[in-house]
Amino acid sequence: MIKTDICIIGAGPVGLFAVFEAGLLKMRCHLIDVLPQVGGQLSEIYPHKPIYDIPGYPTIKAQELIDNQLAQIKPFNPTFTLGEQVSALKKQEDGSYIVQSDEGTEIHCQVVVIAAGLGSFEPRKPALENLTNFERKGVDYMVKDPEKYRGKRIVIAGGGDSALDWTIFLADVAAEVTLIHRSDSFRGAPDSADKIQELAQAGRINLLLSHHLSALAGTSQLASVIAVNKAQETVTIPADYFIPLFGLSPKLGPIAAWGLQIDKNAIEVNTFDYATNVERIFAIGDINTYPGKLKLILCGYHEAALMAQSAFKYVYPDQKLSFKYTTVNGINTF
Ligand SMILES: Cc1cc2nc3c(=O)[nH]c(=O)nc-3n(C[C@H](O)[C@H](O)[C@H](O)COP(=O)(O)OP(=O)(O)OC[C@H]3O[C@@H](n4cnc5c(N)ncnc54)[C@H](O)[C@@H]3O)c2cc1C
Repeated sequence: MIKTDICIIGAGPVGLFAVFEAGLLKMRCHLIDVLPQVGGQLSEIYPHKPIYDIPGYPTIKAQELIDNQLAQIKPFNPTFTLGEQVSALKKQEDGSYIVQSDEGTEIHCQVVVIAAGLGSFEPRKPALENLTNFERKGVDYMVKDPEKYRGKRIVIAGGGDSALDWTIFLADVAAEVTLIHRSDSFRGAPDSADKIQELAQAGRINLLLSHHLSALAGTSQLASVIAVNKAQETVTIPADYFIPLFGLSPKLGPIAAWGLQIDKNAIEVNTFDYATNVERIFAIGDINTYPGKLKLILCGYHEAALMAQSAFKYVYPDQKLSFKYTTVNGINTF
């Protein structure tokens, strides 16, 4: 079991900044995120978009902000569980919590901070009749570890950035990569679309444009993906793995069942320290709601700072907290 002071659910910008604010007060943090990488919406939805409303940066690209935040929290040595969804919270007799993931990871902590943004990102699935039969038997909705596909036959479906980026990446890893897209043009970055065409011309990937997914075949394990072109001709592609990358849609997910006061898919908190109605559980960032709430990164940073001051009493019940600036309470001393 992982032991920490604060378990932060969600490694988006607000969860990451909470590590900094907690670290200044000598509280250790473990972050858990259902996505395979940190950065929340910034890394998943708009990594290349410039952001203009972060104080001190006239402009900064979303992924660069996340990279800077990771550098900023490095002195506090946070630990991470990525690619796992928090499914349950178990209250212990002493008031502490065990946070459980869908993969069986358990994290013991004094305080739970929900920084879960829009909720869990869940994959948009193609409408294929027997799709669920092959989940964990050849169908993956996101690439967690590219090494899994080394030397395998992969079929990717989609036309956005994820589908293009992973096709390009896996062309060097997998034995065969086929990209199926229903249209004849891509939604992803033009650079990536050009690279896909180059790989196809060089015979390094199979590119099936204007093809619709039709069916999956196999017995206990996926064996092939079947697609149909505009002329209704069928193509059968032998495959070890099928990875439909049609984007992710946010859902509140298991959080809805934790006894928290919820208003329109957001967790109600007070504006003193962003505590929820359940003791030792705080909610910060896009996931919370209160009068006047703005879903902005900098508002989440503010909430993280106030949350940490209140979380201190649960981690160090015998100590009195006195507020200090970072120059006094310098991070180099941690
Ligand atoms: C296109 C776009 C542009 C934007 N531009 C700006 C801008 O210019 N300036 C600005 O201030 N804001 C902008 N925003 C809003 C900004 O992205 C959000 O305010 C910010 O991402 C909130 O950060 P967060 O850490 O609270 O949540 P998120 O970034 O949503 O991160 C939450 C994380 O929690 C994880 N999670 C959720 N549930 C679970 C669970 N049960 N188990 C494990 N993990 C879980 C998710 O996978 C996710 O990674 C923009 C948003 C979008 C969509």
